[in-house]
Amino acid sequence: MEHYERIEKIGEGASGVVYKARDRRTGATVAIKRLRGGGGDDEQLSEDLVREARCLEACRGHPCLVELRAAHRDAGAGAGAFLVMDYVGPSLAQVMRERGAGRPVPEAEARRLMRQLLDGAAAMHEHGVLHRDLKPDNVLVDGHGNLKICDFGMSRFAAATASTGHAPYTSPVVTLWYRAPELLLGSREYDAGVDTWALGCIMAELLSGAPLLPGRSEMDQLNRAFDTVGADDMADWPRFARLPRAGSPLCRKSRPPSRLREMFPALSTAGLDVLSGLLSCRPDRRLTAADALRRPWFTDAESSADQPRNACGARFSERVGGVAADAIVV
Ligand SMILES: Nc1ncnc2c1ncn2[C@@H]1O[C@H](COP(=O)(O)OP(=O)(O)OP(=O)(O)O)[C@@H](O)[C@H]1O
Repeated sequence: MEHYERIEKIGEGASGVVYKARDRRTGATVAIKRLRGGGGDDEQLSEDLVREARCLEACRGHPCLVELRAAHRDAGAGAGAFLVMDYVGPSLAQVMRERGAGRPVPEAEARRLMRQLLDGAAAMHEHGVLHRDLKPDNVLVDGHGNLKICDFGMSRFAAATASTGHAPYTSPVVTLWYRAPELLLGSREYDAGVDTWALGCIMAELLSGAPLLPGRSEMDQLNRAFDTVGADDMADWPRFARLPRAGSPLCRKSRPPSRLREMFPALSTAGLDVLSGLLSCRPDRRLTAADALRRPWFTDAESSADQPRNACGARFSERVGGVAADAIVV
């Protein structure tokens, strides 16, 4: 890590501390994430590093996903595990906080941002990567106002088994407010739909300026989700009966149909079509990221307003140029 000069700490979360740094060899500004490792367990630390780095590596080169430059594992006492990434800018959560709580993003801007998030998600999913922690804190905003998905600390490659079509995955995953109904019901056989539900929550948050479903507990979260998007069809989902919490009284309570139209009265029909599609309770009816991008909201839009920005003068943050990436060393 001697190639990097630390500038300042820019973030800290469950999996590590993130620093802004300068690559002494190139002058480029980078973000270095030092992984914490589970309870000082060295093997776990290596596993965490390899998993996050492999998922990032599989997604390299996409403009809407944070770019990995290198991964380092130091040996010996006090050894650390580090991911070196392009420095992007503040998180979407930070930017929205600075705009002021409850201040909605205009629909055309929300569409531009959602196009980028869905494009990044579609690429991840095409590479077999499930992010499993999409939320505004894990989306970065560059100096042109373009978005990049970051923090692959919870991500993993989707694995299929011949018998079920799904491997049993870890649960719980995804931060509570962005967690899909099937996860709240205890599913361990989920798929990329957990990411697209989270993107639906982010879309709603952009359009209203506030989190859509700020639950206080798993059951409160599920209740809010059912009350907001309706739950009528969930029990008909073929996998429903196998869900560990299928017997919960919350699943038997009768619910009004989706309230999304009422909550977003100014949203165009095409916008509501995408929002409702991403927030379908039944995972098999939920839009995939790639399908969402084919809906009229995106295809009929005046595309000039939606193009990634590459000129200066955008509203968010500073911009740092990138240079060619290092080799990955894990
Ligand atoms: N490439 C980057 N460029 C700029 N800032 C970054 C970058 N990567 C991470 N950050 C900042 O550091 C914060 C924490 O990073 P990250 O989410 O990867 O860590 P974490 O420990 O997994 O966090 P959490 O537990 O909150 O999910 C981000 O929210 C962001 O503000």
